[in-house]
Amino acid sequence: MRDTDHIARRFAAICARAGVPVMEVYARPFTVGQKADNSLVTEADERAETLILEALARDFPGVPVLAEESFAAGLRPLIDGDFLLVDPVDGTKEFISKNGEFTINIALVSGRRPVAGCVYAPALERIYLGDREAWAGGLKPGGQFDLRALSPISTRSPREGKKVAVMSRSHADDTTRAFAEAQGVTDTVSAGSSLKFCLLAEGKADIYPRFAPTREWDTGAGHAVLNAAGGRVTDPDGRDFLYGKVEADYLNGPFVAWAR
Ligand SMILES: Nc1ncnc2c1ncn2[C@@H]1O[C@H](COP(=O)(O)O)[C@@H](OP(=O)(O)O)[C@H]1O
Ligand SMILES: [Mg+2]
Repeated sequence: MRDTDHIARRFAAICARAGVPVMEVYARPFTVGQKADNSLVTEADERAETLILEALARDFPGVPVLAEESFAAGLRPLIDGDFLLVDPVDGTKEFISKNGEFTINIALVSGRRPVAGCVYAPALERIYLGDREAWAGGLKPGGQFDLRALSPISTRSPREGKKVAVMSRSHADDTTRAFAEAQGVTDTVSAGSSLKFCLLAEGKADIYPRFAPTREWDTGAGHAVLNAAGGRVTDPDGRDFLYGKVEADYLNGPFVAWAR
């Protein structure tokens, strides 16, 4: 697991397959459930997670997996080194409101840092991946993953006097807005789910401050894509943003994603 070359491509092939049950549920009436922490869940989250876990067990035998719905069901993997993060549907609110901005996320954490990740938006038919390099492009749910259909992506340098922040559609609060203002942000764009990291990774925005809570599976894949594209993620004081926070039940603190 040391060599992170091509791991994101294997995640991408799995994400493309997981897009099939997700879009099957998206296209028809579905019921919305509420989990113990009040967050929402649909049949799509559960079916996609089952498919992803089976595929990861085949491709990465023996590597522990921290996955959103299994965690909600009380399953806690024994983490002692490298591990995988799975969010089968990030942006469940976006899924329910049918704006298409939800993603399937898989990441590998090594040395407490995300070293490979894939973010797939099946409704937008767009995929992002990153390990040593970052790539993005079109991919239909169930389609054959082919890197030749993708393009390399990289972050941009902030332009003088024009800094664009990405804000959560459903979780932008006063603290986040004040931080953005202090950073000289002049414009904001919103996006659901881990697509916020991807907007930075493909050079469409400069900063993504996030003070509202997330868990590690929400951020690992997008963080890996952003790192590979030339960006980074820190806490608001500029310190490292690390994974494997067992004692915090994998809850992330506030963070800032930077394009450069
Ligand atoms: N109180 C809370 N604790 C932990 N994570 C939370 C949370 N409220 C929202 N989130 C996370 O924020 C994500 C949505 O972020 P955004 O609104 O920026 O798209 C959700 O992803 P899921 O949709 O996978 O549940 C959820 O995991
Ligand atoms: Mg989720």
